[in-house]
Amino acid sequence: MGLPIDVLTNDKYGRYAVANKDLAAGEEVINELPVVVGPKLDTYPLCLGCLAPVDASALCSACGWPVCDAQCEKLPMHADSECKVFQACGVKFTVPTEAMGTSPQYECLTPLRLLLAKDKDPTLWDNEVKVLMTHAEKRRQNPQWGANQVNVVDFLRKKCKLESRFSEDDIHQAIGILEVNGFEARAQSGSMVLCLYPKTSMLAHNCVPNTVHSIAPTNEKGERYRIVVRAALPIPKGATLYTSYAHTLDPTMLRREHLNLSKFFECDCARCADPTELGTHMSSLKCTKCDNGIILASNPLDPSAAWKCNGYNCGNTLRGDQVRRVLAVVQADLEAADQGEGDALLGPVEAREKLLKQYKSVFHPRHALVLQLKHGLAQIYGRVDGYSLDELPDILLERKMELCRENLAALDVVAPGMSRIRGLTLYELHVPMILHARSRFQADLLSDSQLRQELAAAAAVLREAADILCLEDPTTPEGSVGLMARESLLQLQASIDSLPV
Ligand SMILES: C[S@@+](CC[C@H](N)C(=O)[O-])C[C@H]1O[C@@H](n2cnc3c(N)ncnc32)[C@H](O)[C@@H]1O
Repeated sequence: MGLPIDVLTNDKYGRYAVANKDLAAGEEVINELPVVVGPKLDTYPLCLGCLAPVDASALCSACGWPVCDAQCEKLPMHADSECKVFQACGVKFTVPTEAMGTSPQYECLTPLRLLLAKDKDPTLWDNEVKVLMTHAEKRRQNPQWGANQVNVVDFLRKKCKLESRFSEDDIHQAIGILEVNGFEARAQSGSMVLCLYPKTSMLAHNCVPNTVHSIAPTNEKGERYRIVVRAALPIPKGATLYTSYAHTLDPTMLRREHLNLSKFFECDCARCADPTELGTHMSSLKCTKCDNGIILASNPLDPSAAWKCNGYNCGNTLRGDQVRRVLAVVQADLEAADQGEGDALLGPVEAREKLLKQYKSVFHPRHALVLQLKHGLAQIYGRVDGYSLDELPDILLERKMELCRENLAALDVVAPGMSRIRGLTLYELHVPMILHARSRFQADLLSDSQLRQELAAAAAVLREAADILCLEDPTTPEGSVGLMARESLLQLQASIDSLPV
């Protein structure tokens, strides 16, 4: 059966996909295997068979490049691809001096795999791959072009003796196709890897996408890295299908910067163009010079435009570069918190709560970076030492619910419908709702009917989480949360039914 999309072309997007029929929320739109899967450009060594991180102490017996073991060296992803090239030219792998340090030699791998895929399926290459955008002219102006020339083009043509097989342009084209169209996926090991899906690449970007996609490293059928794209919401026939190439929980300035640097276009979607980010305030700062003022970009589509306080008669302004610096400092704090590198005396909950207090005077409570912190906190309340679910007092159950609800209020706008992040946040929310209701019932603070009502509200949240997460492949972590959610829903419903009416 054909796909429910038509590919059109316009001046703004190039080629883009529209629905050729009405699509229901959750309905499948695209389902395809990757043309290529491989390491990202800047990666520490991964096994070339299964893409798990390795220390390069085990090497492929045929080519001398890193694998986990004799089993991985036989996997087709490696054995039928670069292994033969490295065997023929005799180029060996050089172990990076730093443990988990990045390896410039790895930069050639996925472009090489893509170039070799051309020989395996020339028709697919001609019809779907070589026509993908590369933004060669813009990329040529970047310093990265020079690094690509040395680490990939010269390495493959000279060291790997592929001069007669691939021209410089061929190799730069492969790099560009991967950069502009590649999708990141999480390997079984947790490492991020790069995949190319020509049909899915047709989806244009919007910072409020109407599709969702999931990639299972190995799905139930044993297929590797198959992508399934679905409608996140009901989409009428003729509407453009959008995915997001940026992080949902980044503010406009960071999303646009990322899109500009890595996808080479200036996003002007409704979310980017609105200083309040569609009323979510995910970019808004608090004014430090007046009581209730909020500082908003005067033109969010121009990173150098002034930011102005909206308080009556305040007049406080900031330059765009000052705002960018604040974001950089906070991004570094968040990264340190994620790596557990913050205040050594504080646990993960306390460290994040401390940062939230620190940012209170700087950011709107729904600023995207604040929401990133709140999203992380909502996950760890109930999961770390001293804060396991059965020891959370009512006040911390309320805190976990508040954090989830604040995130959901923004996600309902910027990642609406059946998005994975909404599904996971709803799942996170249902547990404290149940525990909080039961704890207050036991303390005689709720009547039978109030308990029933609150448990029914938790069941509604859990049902939505299950509906969303069960769309994920059951072999993925999110898919298995979906199955747990289904199971818990049955139990919760049974316990609601057993309550006196
Ligand atoms: C993955 S490709 C999409 C397919 C591409 N349009 C084609 O014709 O091959 C990504 C590129 O599409 C264009 N594009 C996608 N979404 C866009 C948007 N919202 N605004 C402007 N350009 C966009 C940009 O040139 C971007 O680098």
